[in-house]
Amino acid sequence: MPVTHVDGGRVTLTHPKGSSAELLLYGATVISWKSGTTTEPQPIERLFVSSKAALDGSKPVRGGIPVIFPSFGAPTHPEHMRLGQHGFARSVVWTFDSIVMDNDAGVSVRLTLEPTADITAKYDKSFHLAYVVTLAEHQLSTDLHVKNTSTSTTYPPDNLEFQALFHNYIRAPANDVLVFPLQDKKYYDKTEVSEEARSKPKVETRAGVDVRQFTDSVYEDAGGKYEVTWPGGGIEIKVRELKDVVVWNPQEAAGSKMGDMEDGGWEKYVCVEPGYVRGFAKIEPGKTWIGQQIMSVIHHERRINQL
Ligand SMILES: O=P(O)(O)OC[C@H]1O[C@@H](O)[C@H](O)[C@@H](O)[C@@H]1O
Repeated sequence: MPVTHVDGGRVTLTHPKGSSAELLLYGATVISWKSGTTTEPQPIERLFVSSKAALDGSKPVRGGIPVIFPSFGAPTHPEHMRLGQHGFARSVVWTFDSIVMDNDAGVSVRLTLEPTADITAKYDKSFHLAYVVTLAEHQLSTDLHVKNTSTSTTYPPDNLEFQALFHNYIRAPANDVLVFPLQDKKYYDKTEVSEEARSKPKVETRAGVDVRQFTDSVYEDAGGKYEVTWPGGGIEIKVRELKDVVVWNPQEAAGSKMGDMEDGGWEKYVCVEPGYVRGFAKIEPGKTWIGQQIMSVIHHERRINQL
């Protein structure tokens, strides 16, 4: 069975060519993606999940691919003020909807989320989310469909204004990682201590961005195609409608203070998180927005001049 929906709230995708993925209904969080490459076909884990992560639905998963909606970081939009850090989508149970595709091209499932009483108590907008996760031989795609289900005909329209992001914890030797191509992009440095410094844009000077120091950078209008490389491997990420990208690694400075981070965990991953997080995406009643990422295993280490 290429798609297995386990009663314990887990969905497993298995591709005929050997790759696999596993997700929790809790937070629609992908917690495993195993894939080989054309030259090394043995599937290996591509995502990092802390050994101290809670996988029982008691708190967001420290690792994998949490889905961030409708706000990123501490809320800033007036409609999001009762929400916690990174919104609610990563910490509620989604519904298994359907198997979208099940063949050699891809194995794909769809989860959905609609307002519940708990959500509405903190966030009273009308919405419908669908999350489609598709596994191919060397690829994992995630698509978030956000629909504004408001039937209001008032003017001004009852728009849905939100942020969305895929919080990818990419398994990698963090101290050897470089992220391309972010040179000359504007970014906001969340490691700065003052609000004034955090809200003042910087310009990236590095050809390849490393995370050897505590890094928490929000690149605005970042280009939509990224490579995360390290000696011997890498992941390419292509996106649609996700104009920004966050590069985050806490290193020991911040990582050792996280209760659910395993000791030294920050050396095993880099978060490269495509999202719409500077400003707000806006959709009118009845309309749908789709944010997508396609992550592919790079067969050989590549560098910016080969992009
Ligand atoms: O601890 P959380 O809520 O999962 O967030 C982890 C990190 O997520 C990143 O996306 C943010 O830019 C960081 O500021 C934050 O620390």
